Parts: sequence; structure tokens; C-alpha cells
Amino acid sequence: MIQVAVVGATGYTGVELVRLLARHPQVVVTAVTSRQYEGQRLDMVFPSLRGFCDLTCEELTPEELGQRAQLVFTALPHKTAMNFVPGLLRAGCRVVDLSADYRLRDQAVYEAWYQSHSSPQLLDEAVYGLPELYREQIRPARLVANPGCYPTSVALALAPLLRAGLIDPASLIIDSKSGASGAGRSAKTASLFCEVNEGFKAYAVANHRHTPEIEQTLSQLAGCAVLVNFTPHLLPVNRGILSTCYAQRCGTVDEAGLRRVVADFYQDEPFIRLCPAGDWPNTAYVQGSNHVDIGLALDPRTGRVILVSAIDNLVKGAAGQAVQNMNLMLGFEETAGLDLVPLFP
Ligand SMILES: NC(=O)C1=CN([C@@H]2O[C@H](COP(=O)(O)OP(=O)(O)OC[C@H]3O[C@@H](n4cnc5c(N)ncnc54)[C@H](OP(=O)(O)O)[C@@H]3O)[C@@H](O)[C@H]2O)C=CC1
Ligand SMILES: CC(=O)N[C@@H](CCC(=O)OP(=O)(O)O)C(=O)O
Repeated sequence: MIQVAVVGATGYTGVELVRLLARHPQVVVTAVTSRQYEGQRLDMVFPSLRGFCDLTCEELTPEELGQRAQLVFTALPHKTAMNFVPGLLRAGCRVVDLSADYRLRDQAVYEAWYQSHSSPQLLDEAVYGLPELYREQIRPARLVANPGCYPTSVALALAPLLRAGLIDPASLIIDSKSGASGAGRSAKTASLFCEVNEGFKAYAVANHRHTPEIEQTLSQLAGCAVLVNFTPHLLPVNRGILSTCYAQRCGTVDEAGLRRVVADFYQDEPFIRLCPAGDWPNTAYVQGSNHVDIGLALDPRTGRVILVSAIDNLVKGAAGQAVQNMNLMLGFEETAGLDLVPLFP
């Protein structure tokens, strides 16, 4: 059994990691960290874990974590993870970082959207952890930057047609909706029940920090600099992201042809499901699982292709993808610990 640790285990992605890792056949969680809950058993903080995890929350230095684990998941807020990750690497750990701190390759872009970077020397080394696109680079990596939840849903929807040159990279409009767990577990007025329930709003319009992350992946796929309009919305549900992407079709390929390209691109992917024509993704059909559902239509009147994707933001959008990355890094079956049938209803 390989020893792993979760830093920031009392956040939404941290506890989701512990849930998934508790059933993983080849790893054992040896440490869970938190400042606020130091000294408390994790299954007292999250009774859902009773019988699955008997660890107590600790505050541990990277050096101490290095004594306890070979691979560490950092599930800390962005701008915080960068203070932890270099020490973990020095302590000999491999790291899957769930924050945004190592996702952007260009330091100037990171600093324009976040803040000054304290370990920019690691940006070149970090591998963007989207297995469906970068599987071979992830396997040997020391540091994997787990993608953001919105960028995961968008990149996987657009990748096949963008790479095939069948949609115009200058025409992309993306409209995404997320459940409230996407905002994390820390107390904020905007996340209060009455602020979220029975409402539906756009936020961070034209300036959401996932825009450059989405553009980075799409530019690589398209082979040219891509700019997008990306508008996130907050849904009054706990989990789930639904992204609707609009793109102008290139050439005269029909809907069946577009569908074949997407199906071929993902034919060996265990977590991607292409919906049959006329069927559309629903966040409820992927909840609790690492699946990505993708639907596609060509509007013959406008010549636009419409791609819709659904993921669980805490699983394929965070903890599940992190476990998928760990599986690749450690040479395990990619689906180990992730053989989850979505919850419904
Ligand atoms: N929620 C989501 O859907 C997704 C989140 N992510 C990313 O994953 C990371 C974690 O997100 P999420 O779980 O939602 O966040 P939460 O706010 O729910 O949890 C953050 C965790 O980090 C700990 N923490 C906070 N500040 C510090 C600090 N300064 N030093 C040490 N520990 C700290 C918290 O515990 P304590 O305060 O007790 O130390 C807590 O355990 C973030 O970078 C987020 O952007 C990525 C994809 C999806
Ligand atoms: C609903 C909501 O607030 N969502 C978060 C995205 C969370 C996320 O996964 O982003 P990172 O991993 O990059 O932090 C937001 O819009 O900031």
C-alpha cells in the first residue's frame, strides 16, 4: 500500500478525496491536515466518514508530511498552496495540487489574474492534470496541477472538434453553471442558503480567473492563441457543473460527422460518455462519479455547434480527477478507486 496524505482535508475537495481514497485498493491515507480542526477526528467533523476514516486532523509541516506519505494532495485555497508545495517536493513527496497555483504556464498570466508567485520556477515542471489530454506527461510527473472545475468541463467538451479543426477557435462562447460547493466550505455571505437558494445568477462576467486557464488549454488544442467569452453562473444546488459551449462550424461537416469525431476521440476513455443524439447531459446523471457527459448538436440555421458537458465539480472537477492523476503517477489502473456509479436521484 502506498501512503498518501491530504492537506486541507476539512474543505469540500479534501473530504471528497478522503471519501474516494477510503475505498482505493492500493493506497492508505496516513495524514489529514487542518488548522481549525487540529486535534479533532475527521469523522467527528464529517460523520459521513464514520467507519471509513479514523484519522485525527493535524497541522503538519511539509517535512513532517514527507515522513508520512509518498504522495500528497494539497487541497488548499489558491495563493496558499504555493507556500506549501515547494517544501513537499523538497521533502521527497510527489504532489497533486488541487489549487490554481501551478496550472498556468506563464508567470505573468498567473500574476495578472491572481497575485505574485512565490515559486515560479515550478511552473515549467508542473504538468496540467487533465488525463484525457496529457496522460503520458502526467505519469512521470513530480507535481501535477489538477485542473479547475469549469476548465475541466469546457476543455473536454471542446477538445475533439477544436483539435480536428472543425470549429472556429475565434468564435467560442461558453456559458457555465456551478453548484455552490464550487465556492468551498469557508463561511462567506455569498454562499449562505438565502443568497443561493431560489435564485440563479451570473458572476465574474468577463473577468473570471478560469478564463486564462481555459484559453491556455484551448490554445494548445487549436495550435493558435484562443480567446473566449466565459460566463459562470451559480446554481442553487450542492454539486454539479453544466457548461454550454457555442462554436461556429468550419466547413460543411454534418452533425453525424461531428458526433463521429467526438466519439472516436474519446473511444477508449473510461469516464467520458457521449450522449445519443437528442439526449442532453444533466448534472444529476454524473453526481458522485468521475464521469463527464457530453451532448452535441449542430444548429443548421446558424451553422453553430452547441456542445454541452456535465460533471460533478467535486469529483471529475476536483477530487476524482486528482485520484485519476495519482493512479497514473503511481502506475495503477486509471480507474482504481473511481469505479463509481453516479447517484440518482
Ligand atoms: N470546490 C470545488 O468545487 C473545487 C475546488 N478546487 C480547488 O481546490 C482547492 C480546495 O478547495 P475547497 O476544498 O473547495 O476549499 P475549502 O475552502 O472548502 O477548504 C480549504 C481547506 O484548506 C484549509 N486551509 C485554508 N486556508 C489554509 C491556510 N492558509 N493554510 C493551511 N490550510 C488552509 C482549510 O482548513 P483550515 O482552515 O482548518 O486549515 C480547508 O481544509 C482550492 O484551491 C479550490 O480552488 C478545484 C476544483 C473544484
Ligand atoms: C461556484 C464557485 O464559486 N466556483 C468557484 C470555482 C471553484 C474552482 O474549482 O476553482 P479553482 O479550482 O480554480 O479554485 C469560483 O467561481 O471561483
